[in-house]
This record gives sequence, C-alpha cells and structure tokens, in this order.
Amino acid sequence: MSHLDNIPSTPGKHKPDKAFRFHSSAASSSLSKLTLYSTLFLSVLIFLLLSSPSFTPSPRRHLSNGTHHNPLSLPHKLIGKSARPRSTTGHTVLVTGAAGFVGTHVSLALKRRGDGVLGLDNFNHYYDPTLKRARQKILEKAGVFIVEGDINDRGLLQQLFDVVLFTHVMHLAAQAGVRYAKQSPGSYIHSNIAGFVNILEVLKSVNPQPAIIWASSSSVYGLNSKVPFSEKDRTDQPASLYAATKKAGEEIAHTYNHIYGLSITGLRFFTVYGPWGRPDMAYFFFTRDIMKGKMINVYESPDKGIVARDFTYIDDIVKGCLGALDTAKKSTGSGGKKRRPAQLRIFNLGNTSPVPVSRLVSILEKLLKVKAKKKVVALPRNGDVEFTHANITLAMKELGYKPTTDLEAGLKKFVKWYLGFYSGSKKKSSW
Ligand SMILES: O=C(O)[C@H]1O[C@H](OP(=O)(O)OP(=O)(O)OC[C@H]2O[C@@H](n3ccc(=O)[nH]c3=O)[C@H](O)[C@@H]2O)[C@H](O)[C@@H](O)[C@H]1O
Repeated sequence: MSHLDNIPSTPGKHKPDKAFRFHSSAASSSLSKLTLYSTLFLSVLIFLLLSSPSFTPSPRRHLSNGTHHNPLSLPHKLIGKSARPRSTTGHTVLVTGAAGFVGTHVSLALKRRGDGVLGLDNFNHYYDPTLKRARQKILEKAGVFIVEGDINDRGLLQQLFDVVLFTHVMHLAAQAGVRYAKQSPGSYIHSNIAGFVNILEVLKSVNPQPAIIWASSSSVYGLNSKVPFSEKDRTDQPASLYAATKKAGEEIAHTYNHIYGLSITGLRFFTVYGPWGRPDMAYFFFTRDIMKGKMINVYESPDKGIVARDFTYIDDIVKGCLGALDTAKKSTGSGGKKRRPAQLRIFNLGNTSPVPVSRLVSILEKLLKVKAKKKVVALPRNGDVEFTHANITLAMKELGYKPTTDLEAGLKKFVKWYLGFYSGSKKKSSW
C-alpha cells in the first residue's frame, strides 16, 4: 500500500492540501453533522487563538541553531506537490543537501522516474552559493522544491514529517572536504554529527518510520594500506576530522538501528566527480586554475610514490544511491519502539580503478588544451590519504551497482559542463 493511499485523488478536490495527512482524513464525505459542528467550533477557536497576540508556536519548534521557522510560513502547497509521487508505487523521499552536488543529481533522478521528492538545504557558504542556487533552479524546473533550512533545526524537521509521509530519507547534507576540517572543525561536528543525530532523533519517533540512506565516505578507511578497501576492513584510523565524523556517523547509525529499529544504509562514496560538482575538490579547482594559468600543487607521497584516487563518476553514484533506496527494507519501529531487528547496511560505492593525481592533471590538460603550471609537492599532513581503492563486490551483489564511466570519459563531461557554465553560455543551466 502506498503512503498516499489515504489521500483523495479526485482532481480539483482539496487540491492545495492533497499531500497532507491532516487534510486527507478531513476530506471524508461522510462527516456527520456533529463532527461538522465540532469542526466549525474548533476552527473558530483556532482562529481566535492564532489572532491572539500572545500566540507562540509550540515549544517543540524551538530551534537549536537559533533560526526559527514559523509553522504557518512553510509553503505547504509546493511541498505537497513536490513530495507527491507520480503513481501509487512511487516513493516519497526527503533529500537533505538537495542543492549539493550529489543531492541535486539524486533528487533529479528520483523525480524523473516518478518518485516524490522534497529537498532540504541550508545553502551555506562553504563554497560559492550561486552554484547551489543554479542547481536549485534546475530542480525547480523538474518539480523538486527545496525547503531552506538546517538539519539541526528539529522544529522544521518535525513540521516536514507532520505534513508529509516520507517513505525514505536520503541524507546527503554534510560538511564535506577533508582539508577544510583543519580550518573549521566545528562545522564538521555541527553537520556530520549533531545534524545527523538530530535527524535520527526525529525519525525514531515518526510513525511509520522511513528508511534512511546516507552518505558516509571512503575516508573512513583512513591510513589502511591493504587494498582494495573492503567493508570488512578496519576503519579506526581516520586521517582527518572529516573522516572521523563520518566514522562516528556509522557508529551512531548502529545505535539508532539497534534501539529504535530504524532501517539505515550507509554509502561510502569514493571521490565523486562530474558536472555541477564541488568547487573545493581538486579536479574542479585544477580546471579553474589551469584555465587561469595559476600554479597547481600535485601531491606525491613522502617516499615520492604516487597519490591516487578511485575517482567515481556522479551518474554511477546516483545509480548506487537509487539501488540502495530500492533495496532498503522498512524500519521496524514506531513511536520510538522497536518491534524486531531492522536492516543495517554499509556499502562502498567506488569505481574500482584508482588513478594517480598526475594522470588526472594530464587528462585535464588534454581536454582543456592548456598546459598546467604544476608543482609536485609532498602530501601535506592535512587530512589527505595516499591511496583509495574500493572493493565493490558487495554493492554489485546487493544493489546491482556497476560503475561504467572511466575518469577520461567522466572528465570530458565535466569539462564540457564547466566551460558552458562559467562562460555565461545560454545553455549553462542545461542538465
Ligand atoms: O572519497 C571521499 O569520501 C572524499 O572524496 C573527496 O576527497 P578527496 O578524495 O581528498 O578529493 P579531492 O579533495 O578532490 O582530492 C583528490 C586528490 O587530489 C589530491 N590533491 C588535492 C589538492 C591539491 O591541491 N593537490 C592534490 O594533489 C588529493 O591528495 C587527492 O589525492 C571529497 O572532497 C571528500 O568530501 C570525500 O567525499
């Protein structure tokens, strides 16, 4: 049965409120007169209460980050339309970090195949927010609405769950980047730990609880030297605070799965790249700096060995995310009470073919037709690890995951997008 089965489907009737639980029950045509009078009476009472200057929102809407979402200010109509799947078999997904790189691609893919999608994003300034706004425009055109707010905002999350019956949460909001953690440790704790816990705190009590799919990271393998990295390998020697917070997220996921029966799937992404990517990542700022004739630093390991990454193309990652969502089992708790054990999974989503950073640079030089000014420097102790390589056997088996794009083909698509987007081309917003 679909989560929206109890909503009237007749076009034109109760249109603005169709996607909401509250109105779906109120729409019944068999209301008794008594109920009608009670409803009228209650409406008058609520109206009087709301018009009273002493009205304040309920305490549970107190927001931990100081911001405040007025419950009446949420655009319910847009939210309902965005979250409503095309058919009764579709999912209803809350995507956090929807204006982010992976979030945008995943939201679009879900919407295009008919799922209902509602985005949540705080549009922070970690990197140029105009890129996030441009992604938002693409999503809006596709019918995905993004609520502007923070994952630490408990009141806002509760309101969203009050009005939409989400079947899944695709939790992609995070403070990303391994090197920035030295500069701003607090933002990693705020988003990757406090924010994640805040979401789980809300989800533990939602009835029915949705299944959660969330972004962990290849960085949890830290200083491991055994390759390829398998999900069974140790993950207790992170090289950056970013990695440590993602590892903490995996442990936190275990706890909420164990106590509250939340179905949780963590995805360890391996250096995801592609069009509409993140400007803080090396392939992106190398492109920018090569074009500007600026010097780039290419890292090598302290023993002059190669530094390499299992670069993974965004479309492959999106398929992995959708595979994880489609195979996620239902959570088994309700009202904060677990009925039986729930699914808890973790998967590597990589490309299984590591490429040296020096090779990344030479592909970019070829595609941009510009020789890079480069300086080879020893890998600084700033959070980076020397090598990543994913074993994806488990994801192939369980999610049907099968990456198909090599670095050269993927960078070709990225460069095409980059040149169009930053040249002011009219086509720059095309997907
Ligand atoms: O898989 C992940 O979980 C992470 O992937 C990504 O981290 P990384 O794999 O470190 O990607 P990225 O910074 O692009 O550096 C790429 C390569 O360039 C090298 N590098 C970097 C900077 C520089 O100036 N020179 C250089 O050689 C550098 O040493 C590295 O070898 C995400 O940013 C992160 O949020 C997280 O998701």
